[in-house]
Amino acid sequence: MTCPHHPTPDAHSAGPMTGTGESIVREEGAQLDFSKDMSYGDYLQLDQVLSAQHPLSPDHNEMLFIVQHQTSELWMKLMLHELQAAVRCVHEDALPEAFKMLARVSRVMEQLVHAWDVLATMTPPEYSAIRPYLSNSSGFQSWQYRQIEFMMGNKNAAMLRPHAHRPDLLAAVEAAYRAPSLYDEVLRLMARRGIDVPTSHTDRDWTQPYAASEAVKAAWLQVYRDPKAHWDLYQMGEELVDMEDAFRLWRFRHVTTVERVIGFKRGTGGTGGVSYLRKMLDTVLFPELWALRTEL
Ligand code: HEM
Ligand SMILES: N[C@@H](CC(=O)c1ccccc1NC=O)C(=O)O
Repeated sequence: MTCPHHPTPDAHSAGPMTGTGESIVREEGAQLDFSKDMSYGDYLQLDQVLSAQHPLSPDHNEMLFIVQHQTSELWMKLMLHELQAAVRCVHEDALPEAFKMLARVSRVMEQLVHAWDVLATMTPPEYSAIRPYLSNSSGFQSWQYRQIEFMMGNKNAAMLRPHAHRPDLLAAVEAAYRAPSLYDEVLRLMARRGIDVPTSHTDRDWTQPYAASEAVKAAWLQVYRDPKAHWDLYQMGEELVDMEDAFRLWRFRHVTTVERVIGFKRGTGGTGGVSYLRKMLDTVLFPELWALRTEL
């Protein structure tokens, strides 16, 4: 292994392992023979996971870029798993279970917010060495990300198009597009509880982007003005705000990292780049939950 920045290798040798390592392992009784037992790597299918990093460029920093995206996709997989279950729980009026899952989604989102610190160690010249190899690929085409956006209510039919060439993926993204979002399900639950939510918001064409409503704000105000009477709905409101808060931070770190790394270049996905991502910062997922705060 040579240092990528100093191609001449340093002559150095590592001595044999000494000390108490051997005896500690023996005394502790750690299992050492996995010829017949399932091991850590077997259980986690690490052969598959760890053989999926294939840099296309000769550049040292591409491994960071790949690992950053692959780990993000794994966390998104968990978010989707939790969100889908949470939507089912809300649908079945099982709120404590949903809270547990939504709290986890927020923590994962926070994890992804902090993950930007790692990627931000990549400088513009470092990224420029990789970028030509990315061709027209872009995070814009992340089907898991798009499902998360749709489940959060940010519906947009145009975002289905990048998946048209993969019917299996299109079906998954389209299912999220056609289904009620988490927020839609929460509003339906509020209506079932006797809170006055208009039918325009409990029974509608779910493919349409969510439209903020004064009547829905009034419904949430009922909850927030008397939390004790509607404790679990109140808690749900705050779980949703927590999630959106973390999502906003993620969007902000993304656009800031992008500006820092590529400036105002167009994106490989075909958008204006930073200008597009800045527009996305205006997204409000649960508008009434933010609007009501002015009135409390
Ligand atoms: C140096 C690193 C990065 C750069 C320069 C970058 C750049 C961009 C740009 C310019 C876009 C707009 C679409 C386009 O035209 O390409 C975009 C979208 C996107 N990127 Fe990144 N990105 C980076 C890292 C990441 C990472 C680590 C993730 C995590 C998975 C990510 C996920 C996404 C997603 C999901 C979109 C779509 C956003 C939306 O439609 O609202 N990006 N990125
Ligand atoms: N859109 C980025 C490319 C990019 O970031 C990217 C490319 C392939 C796989 C993931 C990516 N990350 C997020 O957009 C760019 O314009 O440089």
